[in-house]
Amino acid sequence: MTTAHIPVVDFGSQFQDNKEQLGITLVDIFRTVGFVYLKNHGVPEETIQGAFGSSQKFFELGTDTKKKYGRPPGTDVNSGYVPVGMERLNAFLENEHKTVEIREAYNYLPFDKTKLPSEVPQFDETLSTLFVESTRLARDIFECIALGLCLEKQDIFVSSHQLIGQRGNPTTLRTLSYPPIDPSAEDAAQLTRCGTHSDYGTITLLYQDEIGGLEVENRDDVFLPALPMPGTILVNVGDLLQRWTSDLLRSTRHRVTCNNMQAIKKTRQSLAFFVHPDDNFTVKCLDGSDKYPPVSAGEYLQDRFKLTY
Ligand SMILES: O=C(O)CCC(=O)C(=O)O
Ligand SMILES: [Fe+2]
Repeated sequence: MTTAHIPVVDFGSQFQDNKEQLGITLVDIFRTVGFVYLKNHGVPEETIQGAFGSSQKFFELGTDTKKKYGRPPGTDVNSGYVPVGMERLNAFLENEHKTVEIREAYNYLPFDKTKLPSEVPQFDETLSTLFVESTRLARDIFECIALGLCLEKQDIFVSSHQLIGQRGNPTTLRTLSYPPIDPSAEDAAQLTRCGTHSDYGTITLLYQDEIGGLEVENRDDVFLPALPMPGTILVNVGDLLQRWTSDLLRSTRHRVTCNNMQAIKKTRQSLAFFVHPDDNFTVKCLDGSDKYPPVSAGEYLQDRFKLTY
């Protein structure tokens, strides 16, 4: 198994020394592959492990306890616990319509203090620390991409994501847990961990544990493993950034499979930081074309959520 189809980029040293070249490299990768591993990203390992640790404590609580902190179905409020079977990322793919996604999640938005699990006292602090670090990295990535795209308005990405972490911006740190699956169970063939999809927002930062199972589609429509690589963060382009760049940058499809019989017997955890522009920002094609009509970032996301939940 190889992960060679997804390049690894040393973020830290280049961000200091040659931001422009780093931007050109990232844009080139986002145009072709859509995914990149970043090393020397500056997010402390203990911050990442802290968030994984308190997430694990949360997911180990009983279902009834977790449901006290549930994401209310059918509302605009995205924060809270999402039990197994509540969402379908692959709802519209013909050949996947019979699969069930065995995944639970907690959507963390730092300004909503109403659904914090009191059973895990360190939950808020550990997730909030990772949220802040991820925000810093996302802004640095945006600065580079704007340079790499030679945009006239160099601050457009940073200034359109000003409210990350506050009301008015839906950027979410989503902690995910994939419960073990018994490969010999009668319904095992109908189960998956995460159906084929692309992400909705501008970019996603993904922290994975060591279990594996993530697959990313290449240019020949073949899904290849995106193995966990210690010390790196996987970053990918979402649908809204693809639309904003008139399809120059690629929002690549991905999934988490049950193909590895050993891996699915174990719980898998990941942390996905889904970055979105401020709700009231209007996304217009950056090349001045009318390939896609202008859309309010907030309305765009609400429309996507309606299809998922
Ligand atoms: O768990 C993972 O590794 C990926 C999850 C994912 O792609 C998503 O939630 O959008
Ligand atoms: Fe995803």
